Amino acid sequence: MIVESAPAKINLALHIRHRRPDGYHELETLFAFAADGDTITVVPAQADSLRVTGPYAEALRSAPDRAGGALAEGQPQPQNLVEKAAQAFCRTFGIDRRHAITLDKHLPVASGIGGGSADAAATLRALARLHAIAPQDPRLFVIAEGLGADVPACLLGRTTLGTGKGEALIPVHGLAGTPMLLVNPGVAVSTAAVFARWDGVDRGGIAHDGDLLARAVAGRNDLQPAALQLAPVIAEVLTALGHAPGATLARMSGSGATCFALFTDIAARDAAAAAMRDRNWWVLATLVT
Ligand SMILES: C[C@](O)(CO)[C@H](O)COP(=O)(O)OP(=O)(O)OC[C@H]1O[C@@H](n2ccc(N)nc2=O)[C@H](O)[C@@H]1O
Ligand SMILES: Nc1ncnc2c1ncn2[C@@H]1O[C@H](COP(=O)(O)OP(=O)(O)OP(=O)(O)O)[C@@H](O)[C@H]1O
Repeated sequence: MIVESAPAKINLALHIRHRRPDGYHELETLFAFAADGDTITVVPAQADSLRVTGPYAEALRSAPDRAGGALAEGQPQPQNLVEKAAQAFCRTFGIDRRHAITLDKHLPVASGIGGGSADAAATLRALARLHAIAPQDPRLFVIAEGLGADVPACLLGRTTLGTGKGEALIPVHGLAGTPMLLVNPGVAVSTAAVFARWDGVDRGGIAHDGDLLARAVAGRNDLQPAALQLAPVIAEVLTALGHAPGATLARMSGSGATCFALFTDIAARDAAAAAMRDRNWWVLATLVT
């Protein structure tokens, strides 16, 4: 049995540069990862299967498809990214074996912290371990890129500067062990719908100089105004996190609606977490890895 963690992805900064002819957007982002998230378990089996457990299992079953389309009555359930990852892995490596996979779903669905991408990446890591494929095998990154823009970063699973559509990755140091709070107001936001509302203005790239915190603080999330149009409650989360004593940076992650704050110390983070839980928001008190 192989167990792999699928940690939440955070965009410390997310700068959108331009829309490409293929509909994707060129971006610059500082990816970081939390110490907590979903979990993938893989066991060799007679037949392929996927079991989803955990607090967000039901939300995942009724989620719209990844392109943002609503799930019509009677339409078959879109394939989970975990199954897509497993199929692509077996095809690429010529593996004619079956796997029973369990996804323990703790991250809210369509929330800007890359839950599906993290699950797909963890599936690839787990299958690579099971079938003795080196974790840095470039074919794993080719599969990851085909699954989604965030999947290569999640496969690497460490702090990076991402460019292109997010797949070109350069490791960055700093912020490991920093207390972090993730807060989601309970609204699912479609990534495609948020990108479609981006105003098209290139406000420049991410700062090259300074330590990681300074570079992140000097940055932005260019999708924040677009996400606020779809989910105005995000403004309340940002205000609450921004005013929390000890917060050094508060911002929305990815296409939202989850926002994060970094803290000077664990006590400050936990005090803020208690206040946010009182508002019935989803709250994860964690650390940057
Ligand atoms: C917003 C971020 O989470 C920031 O890390 C990512 O850019 C999104 O990554 P993701 O969810 O893995 O994205 P995908 O599943 O590949 O694409 C979902 C949709 O987001 C839009 N998309 C995504 C990435 C990108 N660089 N440009 C885009 O325009 C496209 O409309 C695409 O149809
Ligand atoms: N394992 C999975 N977990 C979550 N969503 C999945 C999964 N597999 C497929 N999906 C589909 O992907 C959509 C986006 O979900 P996800 O939670 O990855 O969004 P996100 O956190 O906004 O991602 P990102 O930050 O990469 O844009 C869901 O609506 C769902 O249809």
